[in-house]
Amino acid sequence: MGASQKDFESAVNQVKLLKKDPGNEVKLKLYALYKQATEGPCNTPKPGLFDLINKAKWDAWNALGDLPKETARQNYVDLVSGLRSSSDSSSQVKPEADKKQAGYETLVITSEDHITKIMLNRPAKKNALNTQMYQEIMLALEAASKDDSTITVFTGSGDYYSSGNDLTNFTDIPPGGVEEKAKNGAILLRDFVDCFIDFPKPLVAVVNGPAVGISVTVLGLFDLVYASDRATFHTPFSHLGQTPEGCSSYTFPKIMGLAKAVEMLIFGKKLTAGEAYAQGLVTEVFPDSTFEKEVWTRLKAYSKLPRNAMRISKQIIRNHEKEKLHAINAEESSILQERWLSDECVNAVMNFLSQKAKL
Ligand SMILES: CCCCC/C=C/CC(=O)SCCNC(=O)CCNC(=O)[C@H](O)C(C)(C)COP(=O)(O)OP(=O)(O)OC[C@H]1O[C@@H](n2cnc3c(N)ncnc32)[C@H](O)[C@@H]1OP(=O)(O)O
Repeated sequence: MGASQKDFESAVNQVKLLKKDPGNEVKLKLYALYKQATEGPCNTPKPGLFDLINKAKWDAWNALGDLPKETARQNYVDLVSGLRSSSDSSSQVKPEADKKQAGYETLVITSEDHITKIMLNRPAKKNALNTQMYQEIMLALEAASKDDSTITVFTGSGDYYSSGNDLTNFTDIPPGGVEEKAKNGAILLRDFVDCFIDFPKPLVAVVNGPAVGISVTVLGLFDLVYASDRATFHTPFSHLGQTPEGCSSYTFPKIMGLAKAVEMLIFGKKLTAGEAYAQGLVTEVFPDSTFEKEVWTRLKAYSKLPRNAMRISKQIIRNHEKEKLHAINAEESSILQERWLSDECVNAVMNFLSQKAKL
């Protein structure tokens, strides 16, 4: 016997109580099954190209064709039941409460041994940077610049360092339309990268796994980059109809030479940790089995060095290029503002959102 109307209504209520966000793909499935179960086959007009969210919803509903209402109702109930069991075994990192700084949802920030550690904490989304995470990182950098730590460290929770910009950032269109969205995105990007350019203390990346897009490009603004041998470095900008950011159009050719920078930034060549080390983007590579232990032992020793000497040395090394970097950041952000409105970019993002096409 199929699910009753009461089972269906109860499942609808349970969705609102899920502890873990099931992700866009599942949310689309739930939406489609709900519509099919309550209204039958999709017979509304197809939304326009730029109405990304409604178009994705419409596609999901329409894909169910003539599926009977009763089957859709049963499939909805089964899907929710599966989600409830996996939601109960959610595995986000929850470090000891006494060391953790409160007030951040997408980051876990701890301060210990004169080190402020900023951990990207959306492991279920491979630590993709959503708008909230960009904003929280800016706040965290501002706080770390003033706290009593000597060095600041970025790392990722789970198997990825970060999968780069969260592609669903492109779907939340404000009343001013896609132009306003692109303008706001360019302002956010510029402010975000400015925080890295201006950060006054030694900045360290502990790259625990694959890194993509903007999480790779800003590495050119870090002072040390330690990588697990599991890490990879990928900037697939052309594949996404986009162009370099994070000052990489300047820092990468400077770090690795024009030929290698072009291979990464234009042709999207993915580097292994060993290759990134050979090209000067990475300071040192460690075997994954001993990565955490070796890196943190090293960083704890560095963090005991005199605070002011380290800060002033960083200024001497970096300050003469700051103005140039700010200008490059402004230019890259403004070029991206236009790119985000291009068919090439819109199609690449829609392709990811609708089919979850992988890099
Ligand atoms: C203010 C705006 C500034 C903008 C600055 C511009 C920056 C440019 C860039 O950063 S370009 C890089 C953009 N990133 C990508 O294109 C990566 C897209 N993701 C993938 O290709 C794959 O997810 C993967 C290769 C990173 C990992 O594949 P895998 O099979 O191991 O895992 P899943 O695909 O199942 O991922 C698990 C869930 O995480 C979601 N997810 C992963 N990355 C992103 C992302 N970048 N944006 C949005 N969502 C992402 C993925 O969709 C899965 O979600 P689900 O569980 O709900 O299905």
